[in-house]
Amino acid sequence: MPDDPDAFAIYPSASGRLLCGGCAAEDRCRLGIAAVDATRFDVVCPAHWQGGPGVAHGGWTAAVFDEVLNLAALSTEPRLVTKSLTVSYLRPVPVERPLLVTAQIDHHAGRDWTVSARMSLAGTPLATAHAELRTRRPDHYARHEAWLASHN
Ligand SMILES: CCCCC/C=C\C/C=C\C/C=C\C/C=C\CCCC(=O)SCCNC(=O)CCNC(=O)[C@H](O)C(C)(C)COP(=O)(O)OP(=O)(O)OC[C@H]1O[C@@H](n2cnc3c(N)ncnc32)[C@H](O)[C@@H]1OP(=O)(O)O
Repeated sequence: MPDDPDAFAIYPSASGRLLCGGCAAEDRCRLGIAAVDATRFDVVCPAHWQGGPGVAHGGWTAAVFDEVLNLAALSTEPRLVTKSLTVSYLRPVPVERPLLVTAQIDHHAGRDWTVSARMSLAGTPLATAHAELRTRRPDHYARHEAWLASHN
């Protein structure tokens, strides 16, 4: 554990990707997300995320939305957490098929952000999402660790 957990920052990986802690060592997004730009993402659901026959687990879809909704705001604000995430599952999402996810910032004031996204296959929407993001306080992770220590 670093001395100051809030010194945590994301740097591009060896191949220039912005990856979360769980994927940085492998230099690939294990959810199957490839950024086209800040608001467009080429996504393929890996077969091991299958929930039903040939279709994605809904948790995979929610995780993809969490990721892209944060990435959409990341170039403006690198210190975000997700406060709420709402997903509408419109149609089953097939695994191993090329999907397009688009994301946008709908509103930003102070520490509060609202963002939305859409996942589609060949132009047909499969799922949509809305999220509230919040800019972390400077001591967010230190505060968390102090709270956790008080519950040992
Ligand atoms: C798991 C973290 C992952 C982070 C990944 C980061 C980078 C990834 C890197 C690169 C990849 C590229 C793009 C990014 C892609 C994905 C990012 C994923 C984003 C996430 O998926 S991020 C994880 C899920 N999302 C959370 O994990 C938030 C948990 N939610 C809170 O953190 C607070 O809720 C908050 C900040 C929303 C509002 O908090 P606030 O302070 O603004 O508002 P308020 O004062 O009303 O607090 C309300 C009550 O929460 C207590 N509280 C607040 N902060 C605390 C803290 N730090 N420690 C202990 N308690 C805390 C207060 O004490 C009070 O409690 P009480 O009511 O009992 O007094």
